Amino acid sequence: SHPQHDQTLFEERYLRYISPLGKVSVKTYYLCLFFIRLSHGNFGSVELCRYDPLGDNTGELVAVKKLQSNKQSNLEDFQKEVNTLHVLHCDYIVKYKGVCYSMGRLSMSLVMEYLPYGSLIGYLEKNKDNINTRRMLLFASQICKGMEYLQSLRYVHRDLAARNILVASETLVKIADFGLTKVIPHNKDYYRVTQPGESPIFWYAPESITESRFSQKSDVWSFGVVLHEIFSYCDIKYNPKRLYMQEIGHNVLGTSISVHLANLLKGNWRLPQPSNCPPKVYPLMRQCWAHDFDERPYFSDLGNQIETMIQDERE
Ligand SMILES: CCc1cc(O)ccc1-c1ccc2c(C(=O)Nc3ccc(C)nc3)n[nH]c2c1
Repeated sequence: SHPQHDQTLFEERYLRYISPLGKVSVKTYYLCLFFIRLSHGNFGSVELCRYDPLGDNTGELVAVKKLQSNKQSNLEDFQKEVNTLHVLHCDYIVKYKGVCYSMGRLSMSLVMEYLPYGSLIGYLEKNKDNINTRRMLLFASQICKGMEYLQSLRYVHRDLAARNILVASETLVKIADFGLTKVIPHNKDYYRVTQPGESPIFWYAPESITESRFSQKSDVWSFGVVLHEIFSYCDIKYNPKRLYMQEIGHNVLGTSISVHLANLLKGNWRLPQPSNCPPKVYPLMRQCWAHDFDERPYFSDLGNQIETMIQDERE
């Protein structure tokens, strides 16, 4: 019989460029190409394309990230990201569709499911007037489920932030951007990062800032920051980086920001309760921000607490 046609290979000649999209995590390019500090979300360059083998515009829309570089290390990192994505099958994680190898030029592209509403940041800001607490709690519970799934595969995301949550519909969000995802070795319950590179320290747990130690519990800390972003409607005025820098003071010279941040967290300062945050939600954030990672809840606990809050909202 025919070998199963590899569904994950997209032919470049049928991949029709439509427009630029949000931006994919620059970190997935491991900063080798160029620094792009973009508006919201630090995505690199993602394009909206239509895969249209029949040439009649009936093909599906896809999100494509080009990796233009023949640097061996980049190709390895790209392959690592593809291998990470290939095994992920969950309703709350952006679906991997495949790769496209452009003949001749040593360029490869990653083909992902296209989510029409973009990142949570743009979506919440734009729709803040008609998004109620229940919908925000629904999004939070979906992120919890996606993270529970990732953890069941011993993955640590390491870049959980509202900019990396994509909106599939008015009632569905998905976790995206697996450029920093690592698998925890079986004999340990954390991953220690070696390569430097740019870090989203304002979403990092204390042990990640000071010891580069990442675990399921450090992702829980970041989830607490995502909750803060959601219940601040991702308003740029209450962006975690801005709130921390206001507290640290902008004129800190010499010692690195991460030292000041680590001391602030050690001294038990935490992001303040967002203005119209429901009274039960802020304690949830504080649970995620326990300095001792053993005291932080698991995503399954968080998911249950959030489901209960959704029920209470319904009554
Ligand atoms: C292919 C890069 C990638 C790599 C990875 O590892 C995980 C996810 C993605 C990714 C990144 C962005 C998107 C998008 C989008 O940006 N959609 C949109 C829609 C509307 C607007 C306004 N902006 C934006 N859709 N699917 C996407 C998948």
